[in-house]
Amino acid sequence: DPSDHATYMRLALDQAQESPPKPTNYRVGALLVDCSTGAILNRGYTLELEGNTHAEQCCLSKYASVHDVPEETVGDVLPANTVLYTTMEPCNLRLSGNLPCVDRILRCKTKDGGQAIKKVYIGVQEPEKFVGENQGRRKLEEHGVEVVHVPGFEEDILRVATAGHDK
Ligand SMILES: Nc1nc(=O)c(N)c(NC[C@H](O)[C@H](O)[C@H](O)COP(=O)(O)O)[nH]1
Ligand SMILES: [Zn+2]
Repeated sequence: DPSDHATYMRLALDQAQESPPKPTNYRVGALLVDCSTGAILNRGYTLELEGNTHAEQCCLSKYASVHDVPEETVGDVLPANTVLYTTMEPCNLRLSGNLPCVDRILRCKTKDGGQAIKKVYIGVQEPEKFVGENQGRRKLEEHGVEVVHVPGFEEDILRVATAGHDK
């Protein structure tokens, strides 16, 4: 129910606060949740793992490591009803050229070839500062992944996300 979504989004925002500020990205936090049980499977934040990493990428990569599989096949070990909470809409294009998180999410397939991540809950859409209008939400929906906006955290999320940007 909605109060659970707010709880998880607040925890994702707590993650975003851990991210080292940088002028060329956003500080984002993410949570992987098994919505059958409500269990938090993993959590992550921008730049948590070495390299130019995104929060959603860190969630998937860390979960894969815990289960001794490469991130590419983490869908094989995700519970059937996995959802992702992320303070900001997953990227569909990165100025660095690194693999966008939408592609990382969509390649998570169950054994029968379906999407392992069923829903993505977002706190805000991506502002148009770096890559213009982010097509991430539309691409996820086109592939059968539901994207749900969790309202109420927009101001806090954007303040945290842009902390490293020139005022
Ligand atoms: N959803 C999301 N999670 C993140 O952890 C993060 N940093 C962004 N940020 C989106 C922004 O568009 C990209 O950060 C820039 O396009 C620069 O690209 P790099 O991050 O250097 O690959 N978006
Ligand atoms: Zn990303």
